[in-house]
Amino acid sequence: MTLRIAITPGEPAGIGPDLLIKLAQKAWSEQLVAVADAALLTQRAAELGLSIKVLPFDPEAVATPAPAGAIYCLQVDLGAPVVAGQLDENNGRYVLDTLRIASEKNMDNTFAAVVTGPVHKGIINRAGIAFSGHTEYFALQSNTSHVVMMLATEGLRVALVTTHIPLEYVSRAITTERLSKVARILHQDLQQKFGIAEPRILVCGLNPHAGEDGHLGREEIDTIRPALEALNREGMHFIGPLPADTLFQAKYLENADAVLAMYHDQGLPVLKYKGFGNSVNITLGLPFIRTSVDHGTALDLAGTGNVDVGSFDLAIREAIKLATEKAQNT
Ligand SMILES: NC(=O)C1=CN([C@@H]2O[C@H](COP(=O)(O)OP(=O)(O)OC[C@H]3O[C@@H](n4cnc5c(N)ncnc54)[C@H](O)[C@@H]3O)[C@@H](O)[C@H]2O)C=CC1
Ligand SMILES: NCC(=O)COP(=O)(O)O
Repeated sequence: MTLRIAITPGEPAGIGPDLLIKLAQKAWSEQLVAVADAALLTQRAAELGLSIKVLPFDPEAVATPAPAGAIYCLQVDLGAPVVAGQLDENNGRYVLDTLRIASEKNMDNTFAAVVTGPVHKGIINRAGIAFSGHTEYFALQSNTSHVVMMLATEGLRVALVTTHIPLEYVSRAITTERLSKVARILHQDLQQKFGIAEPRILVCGLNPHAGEDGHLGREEIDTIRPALEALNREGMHFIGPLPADTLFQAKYLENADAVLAMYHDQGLPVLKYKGFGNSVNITLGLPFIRTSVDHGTALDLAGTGNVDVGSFDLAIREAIKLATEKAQNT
């Protein structure tokens, strides 16, 4: 059976459309459907000197992969004409519409997964719409109280306890409840989605040197250690809290399936240093499969053709893999 995969190219002035057009130059085994404005795709393809045939998506038709050089499109109208590299708040609503439609059509099973291109969080907020990221948006859309952001590259998976919040709120956000829920989702998805029978998960402390016995902060003693001990009493295998500055070395990572970091810039710079352009962002705990790129909108490169498709390619392949396994198990 051919799977249908929704693709949201993200910010129209960014590199998302370019990457999708480049990736559509080859044939895919599944039906990729851009949830986007068709005119944007043809315009950007012309700017890149590439040809793209945009085929209207018909949910009633038998799912068929597009040939090389073509892509199916579920039409969403832009709010304003697009100039590559130039943000326009009049397209903030358009970006959100593509995400809303993609999530609705994943929840009603029209699609087997969604792969998202990069959005610009700032311009969506400037358009008057509060938005902190796809992860939080899809959680809200699907009425899911807790989801987990995990990025993966060859040899390293990093999941986050907190995502897109200002650093000054991080400590208060790390409660026993949140940490336990995030840890359980991570543990469960490593088992169910990644086939790891008994996941070993390294957990970062929050403070320098994991608090140095309370002399450099008490979150490890008051919250993190008790939460991990309770989970381990149930038979899970969380190791920590460990000092984040020394945790990321081969002798620890070789025996671990994932690292759980307390906040965005504690874990992701390490992951991206190891595998930028070759990593995938996967949202765990959602009722549907969602993968994404490891990079942002790269406005400086939009329309130039000088872009690395590696992460978008990987995100699509990972979504297909997860969706195939899900279809086989249901
Ligand atoms: N999945 C998503 O929606 C993400 C969105 N963002 C958003 O992107 C915007 C810009 O963020 P930045 O921190 O500037 O990160 P960025 O990833 O857009 O750019 C950082 C640097 O990497 C380069 N770069 C990024 N992707 C590339 C690619 N595929 N090929 C070649 N070079 C590439 C850029 O040219 C730039 O020099 C922000 O609004 C941020 O919120 C950032 C990360 C993920
Ligand atoms: N650094 C990851 C990022 O900003 C992407 O987040 P999301 O939009 O996938 O929630």
